[in-house]
Amino acid sequence: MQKLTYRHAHGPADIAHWDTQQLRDEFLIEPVFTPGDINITYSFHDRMLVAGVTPTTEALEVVLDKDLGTDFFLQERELGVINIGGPGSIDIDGRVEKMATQDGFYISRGTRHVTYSSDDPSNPAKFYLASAPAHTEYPTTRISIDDIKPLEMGDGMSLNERKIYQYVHPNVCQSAQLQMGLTKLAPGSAWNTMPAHTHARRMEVYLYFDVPEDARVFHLMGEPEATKHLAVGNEQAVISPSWSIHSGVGTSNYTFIWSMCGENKAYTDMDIVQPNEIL
Ligand SMILES: O=C[C@H](O)[C@@H](O)CC(=O)C(=O)O
Ligand SMILES: [Zn+2]
Repeated sequence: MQKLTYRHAHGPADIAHWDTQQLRDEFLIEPVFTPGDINITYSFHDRMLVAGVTPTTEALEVVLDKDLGTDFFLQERELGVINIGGPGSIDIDGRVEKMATQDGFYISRGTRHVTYSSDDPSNPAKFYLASAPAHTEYPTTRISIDDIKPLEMGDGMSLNERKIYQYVHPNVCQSAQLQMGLTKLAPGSAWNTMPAHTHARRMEVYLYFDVPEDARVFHLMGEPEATKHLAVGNEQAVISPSWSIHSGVGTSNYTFIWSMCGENKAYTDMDIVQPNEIL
């Protein structure tokens, strides 16, 4: 079964008086992964679409046409995929490739059929998808975590030692507007994206995972001078509008996938917000 949910775009004035539940209803995405199913979220922030595909006994395919006003899902879109579950495989218009944990793919606009399978239904693959509108085609590219040289960021004394693996990034493959990667916090570190930042030129979606069952990540959002938080559990995602900071602190270390789209592909095009500027 495939479920499609739309999320409207909101401005900073909208959230000023929202209670916890309304904030969660509009910005938190959960569940992302349902065994045997596909959960799709279409955000009107830059039209980013994210999905969790969890095949068990049968292969699964995202099928979208009328919802996008096109004949098929990737007619006018590009796609990034990272598997965060058990081993599986992907079939991209007949090209079949194994997808070990944290293997990824950039998939070209114009691709007709992408199907996802798990090797073992009791330890399913969990394919996380991020897709943005694309004005042209770029080659489908396999992206293995072992081939990425991570950026080493932060330090243990500031509780933010982490490695940033850039998957869909100009160093690795071309894309029209999508950027995607994975950030792993070291044991003993808890803060991501600290100092925090905004980037008015693009939006972002976070998928938090490898969060222990009882742990929570307090995802910070809002304009720097008016922040709120979302308490996020394992394998839950958050929509981050371009006007919002996105940073978070966990009760343990964790990993997350970030996907971005918008005006440019300059990863460093961010406006840093120092801790003492946050209210
Ligand atoms: O715009 C960049 C994205 O927010 C993330 O790549 C930042 C991040 O993973 C981190 O600093 O921990
Ligand atoms: Zn960011």
